Amino acid sequence: MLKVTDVKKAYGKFTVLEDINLEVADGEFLAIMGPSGSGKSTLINILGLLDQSYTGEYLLEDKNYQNVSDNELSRIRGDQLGFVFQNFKLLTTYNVYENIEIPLIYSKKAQNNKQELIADVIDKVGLTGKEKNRPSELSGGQQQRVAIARAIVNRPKLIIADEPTGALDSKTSKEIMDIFTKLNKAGTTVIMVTHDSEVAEYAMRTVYIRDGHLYNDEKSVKNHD
Ligand SMILES: Nc1ncnc2c1ncn2[C@@H]1O[C@H](COP(=O)(O)OP(=O)(O)OP(=O)(O)O)[C@@H](O)[C@H]1O
Repeated sequence: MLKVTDVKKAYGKFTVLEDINLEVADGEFLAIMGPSGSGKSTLINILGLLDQSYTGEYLLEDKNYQNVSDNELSRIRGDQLGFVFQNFKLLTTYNVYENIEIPLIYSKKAQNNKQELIADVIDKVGLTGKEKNRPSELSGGQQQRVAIARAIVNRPKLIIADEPTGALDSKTSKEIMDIFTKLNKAGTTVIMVTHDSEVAEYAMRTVYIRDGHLYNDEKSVKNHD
């Protein structure tokens, strides 16, 4: 799915990421853990084609997008990637159906069965009957379900989730992780940032970021200290 080779990212003299090497296979479920400020969001912004200003190489499905125009990048993000955030990022004046519809409006993929696609993802996340509700009328867990439905409606190959359970209680977190697990079992690659080791257990593999460096297991982080 993707390959990162010797990636380095700096803000002026401040190096945020260094010597980052990471390969994620199709169908993997990867968790990225690390303390606050260690560079996790910076890394997934690169993986999600939201940040092109780094050195080294990042290939998504064998393609390098570093010199691609912003318009083209938005199209690729919309068609190939699904994003889920800690604070849901739903449009408050839109109802559930309309929030989920947004990626389809911007997509160039043929959409003659839009209503069907939306009904299908609403069913997948367990929100049938809530189509007309606004986000403010939903619980945090239900809002995250809407965000997941929005992320998957274009059938992305890769879902990038930044602390998807960070704002949720442990029971609701479990329900949300069950949805990610199902999506992953159905073939979607998932990369998730989390602070919570219980949440990371849903992933097949966990990598750790500490001070801008990536480690494959906790032991090597400790040895580095
Ligand atoms: N635009 C920026 N300019 C300068 N420094 C930045 C910028 N964005 C992030 N940083 C710095 O880069 C480092 C890594 O930030 P990042 O957001 O990737 O961390 P994180 O691991 O995702 O943290 P958290 O878990 O708190 O979200 C931090 O020290 C942060 O202050």
